[in-house]
Amino acid sequence: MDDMNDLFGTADKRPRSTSRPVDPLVQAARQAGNSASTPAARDGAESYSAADIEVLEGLEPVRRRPGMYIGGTDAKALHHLFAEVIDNSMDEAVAGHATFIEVELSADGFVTVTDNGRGIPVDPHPKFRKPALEVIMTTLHSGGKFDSKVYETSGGLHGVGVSVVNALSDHLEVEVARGRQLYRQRFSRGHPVAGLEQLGEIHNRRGTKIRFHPDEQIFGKGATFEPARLLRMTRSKAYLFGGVEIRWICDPSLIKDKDDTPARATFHFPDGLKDYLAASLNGDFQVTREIFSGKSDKQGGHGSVEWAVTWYGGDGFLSSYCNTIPTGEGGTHEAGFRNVLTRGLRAYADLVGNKRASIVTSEDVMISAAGMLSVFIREPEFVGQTKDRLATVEAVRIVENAIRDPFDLWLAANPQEASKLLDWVIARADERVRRRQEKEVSRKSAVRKLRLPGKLADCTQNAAAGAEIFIVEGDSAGGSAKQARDRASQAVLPLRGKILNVASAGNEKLAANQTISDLTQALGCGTRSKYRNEDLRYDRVIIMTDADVDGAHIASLLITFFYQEMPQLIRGGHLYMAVPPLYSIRQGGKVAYARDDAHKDELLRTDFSGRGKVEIGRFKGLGEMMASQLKETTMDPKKRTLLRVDVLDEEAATKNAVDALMGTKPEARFHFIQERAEFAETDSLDI
Ligand SMILES: Nc1ncnc2c1ncn2[C@@H]1O[C@H](COP(=O)(O)OP(=O)(O)OP(=O)(O)O)[C@@H](O)[C@H]1O
Repeated sequence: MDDMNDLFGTADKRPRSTSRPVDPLVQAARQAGNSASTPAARDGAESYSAADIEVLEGLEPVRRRPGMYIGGTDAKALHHLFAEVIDNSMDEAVAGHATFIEVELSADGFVTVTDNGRGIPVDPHPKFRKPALEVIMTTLHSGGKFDSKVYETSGGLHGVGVSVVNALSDHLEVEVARGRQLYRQRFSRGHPVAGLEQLGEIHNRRGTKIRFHPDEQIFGKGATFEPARLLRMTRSKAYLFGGVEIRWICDPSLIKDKDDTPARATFHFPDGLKDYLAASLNGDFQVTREIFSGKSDKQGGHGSVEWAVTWYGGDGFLSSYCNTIPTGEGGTHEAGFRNVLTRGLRAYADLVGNKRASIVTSEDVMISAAGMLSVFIREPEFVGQTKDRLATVEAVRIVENAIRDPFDLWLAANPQEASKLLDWVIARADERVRRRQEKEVSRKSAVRKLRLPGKLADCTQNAAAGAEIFIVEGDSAGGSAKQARDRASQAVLPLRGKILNVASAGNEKLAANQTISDLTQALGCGTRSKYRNEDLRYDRVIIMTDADVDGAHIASLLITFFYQEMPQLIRGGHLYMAVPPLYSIRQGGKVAYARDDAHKDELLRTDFSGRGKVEIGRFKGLGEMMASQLKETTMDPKKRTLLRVDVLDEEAATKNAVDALMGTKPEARFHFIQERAEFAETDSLDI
């Protein structure tokens, strides 16, 4: 009964004097001062009310949660303040309004960045009725870069950077020279110390000067800028944009004994990234005599790309930038770079008849590549305010299109150098394969103990190297494939009906699905975080489905399965699609196979244009083909065509493609496969 009292009694004891029903919210508020014996007090609800909900105004959120804006309060975050300020000056330079930037680190720990750009506007803001400068410095999300009217390609995007610096500085002073007048305003911890001052006429100066000192309350006592780190950041900006000269000044008292940071220096690099790369390799061994480099004409304009890459004896690295912002975690532009170099080398190998390059993956190309890449893109999308990773999907194609032809030309113009490079990269691929084989041998006995699905017709060889598994649609196709295969190296796994759509199935459904469990068991490599490449039992996993809409759908479901459950398998270059023919064409003793209508028409025009009756047969499915036909057209490594499935290393691009594959309309899925298959014929298939 006590319990019942607890539940209802308190309410009953409340005075019933009110004549009108009381709004429960109002009542709750009135009760807020009641004794701890109320039920609300016991579950803690009483102490949590509207009064606890804070709305942080102005720059307060930045001071309360600096990590959200600059990634923390450590040394990296501290130096990020400087990046925000110099990035604004670089944006002025790239937009063609500034040619000169000066960075000064003084003994008192202040950093000053001066440019000769247009100067931050100082006229009254039409809405806020304060000078624009003050609005910019004290309001989050205020800026001139939300569209591309004032700046075409800018590193600034969010209108947040310099106001964050202001919030986190105990002193910050801005001077603007504009329209022959000099203005100044001072701030402390995000608040104006005084209004905008007009200091009088000035004739020999224009632009913006920002001088600031990081707040020790935020960054801790004694937190200061490191001269060497600041110098590196400054110098790299000059490499990234040949149209700017940057002067560096550092108080000598800050330079430690062994530090070779100069007290003064001037940086101007019209040859940009190539110079940078050559300087950072410092005479290290390089595979080719020349660095492969180039840049598009209108540097700084939307879609312009600059790059420099060489292959050398050390560990590979790729330093990338978008609109002069360093993208330390890579992104879409890097994905385009890897793709275009890998494809270019493979295409060159085809051209010169080097068959060994077919095993080369982007990992083999990049593992010893030293590269620099800089792109300029209108309204780029980054992940987070510190902009470490570029997410603009379009950047993949921008980079590929800019570099494809120059790379082909570079290889073709230096055949000796190109073949040295090809041999070098193939040697990296061989090393990778050898490493894998060594692991393979050591786990051979473990493999024997594996439980394999009953439907699998396994190959006889144990080692994964050179082994293939064909995943086929239905038992009848499975039957033909078993007859057509090479038993030593080719395994066949027939799937019953359509595979589950993993993109929409829950984990439980996935675990219970027989087809999926057969597949996972046969491959042996595990899924998701349990995936182990060394346990993969085959080198090539080949999806072989009918050349029709249903087949395309099954293939797309399978690719989605691999993409979701074993993305590493795709990245490692193990997933392929077989290309079975749709038509047979006969004329007398001559037989040819066409993969689609266009191919059939082309063959009829070219190879079967002579006299004699032409018979055209259409295969209804793989199961209908004779084993010898299936072998000759689709399975025999010497005669077949395979499409390798590639993942663009960029998540967003891949997700889009998977969405296209898995869209609700079957026509859309089919369309995608057909379209890409055409393209991929000489290349690889991007999903
Ligand atoms: N040196 C400068 N010269 C001219 N205008 C400037 C300069 N620095 C800042 N501005 C102006 O102030 C605005 C706000 O700068 P802020 O650094 O806060 O954001 P942003 O650069 O627009 O974007 P992000 O938050 O991504 O850095 C800029 O958009 C620009 O219009």
